[in-house]
Amino acid sequence: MKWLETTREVMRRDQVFDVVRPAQSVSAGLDTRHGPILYLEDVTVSFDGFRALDELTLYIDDGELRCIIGPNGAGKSTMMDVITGRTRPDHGAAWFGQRLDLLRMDETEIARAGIGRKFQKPTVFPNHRVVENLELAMAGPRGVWSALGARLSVEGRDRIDSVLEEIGLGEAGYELAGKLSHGQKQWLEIGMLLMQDPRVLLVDEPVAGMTHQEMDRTAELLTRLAGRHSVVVVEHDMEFVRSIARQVTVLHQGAVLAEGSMDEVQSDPRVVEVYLGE
Ligand SMILES: Nc1ncnc2c1ncn2[C@@H]1O[C@H](COP(=O)(O)OP(=O)(O)OP(=O)(O)O)[C@@H](O)[C@H]1O
Repeated sequence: MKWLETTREVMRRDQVFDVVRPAQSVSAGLDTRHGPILYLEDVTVSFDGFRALDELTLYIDDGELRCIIGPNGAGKSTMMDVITGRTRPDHGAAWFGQRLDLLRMDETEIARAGIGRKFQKPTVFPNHRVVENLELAMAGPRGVWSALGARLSVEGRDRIDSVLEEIGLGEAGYELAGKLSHGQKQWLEIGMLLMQDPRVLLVDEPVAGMTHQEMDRTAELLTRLAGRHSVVVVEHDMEFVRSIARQVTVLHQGAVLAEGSMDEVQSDPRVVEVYLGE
């Protein structure tokens, strides 16, 4: 019954050959009718036998602002690495909407499909003006070097103007990015992500090193962006998390320890023990 075994092998969803897999098309659109825009199910990532993510199951709703907290080494960055295609899990599932299987997409495809990530350290082009940074971001990774010489369309200009306003850098458009304050650089980088009009923004420790005033403005910005985008913020600063959080997920040892409002998770004895009580 060799043919039967072969047929069974071919029919397994996780082992289907590329040629018989239905093509993944972003143009098919994101299906978020059931609520979530991101689905992580039983995701496990091991490094030399150590489980950085341990059967992690987590859902992010379309348009929500979610804060992810947890002690060092809880798996927060690894979770973002899985979502953005930097790290492949040992097993589990990761879906963008109901139709796009993130585990079958590479980093560029995932970014193009609408998942943008801001790393902790700003990576703007310091020798270019703020508007040029936004222009480069609009061109995407492929057209970066040809973009600067090209003439911008009216829509392109409007888009840059609206993003400049959105990130509060309307007055600083012609400054060199390298001259901006730390907070302004972070907002510019968020603006660069916005130029790609992502559906999901993953933001890693946005307020590290910011002044209180900059933190307040960042809180306003991220809160404003939610709704139009789904925003996932990883942050250690509890005061900041409290100022923006509606729903908080606490990760611990690669899995969800608690989830709920800030008040709920802060009064959860397990969360106090492993994280807040530190
Ligand atoms: N490439 C790697 N090789 C080996 N171990 C890794 C690798 N990446 C992460 N780890 C380990 O996996 C665990 C989870 O790391 P991760 O960076 O995801 O945690 P985190 O919650 O983001 O921590 P932090 O708050 O310190 O940024 C840690 O113990 C880390 O040392």
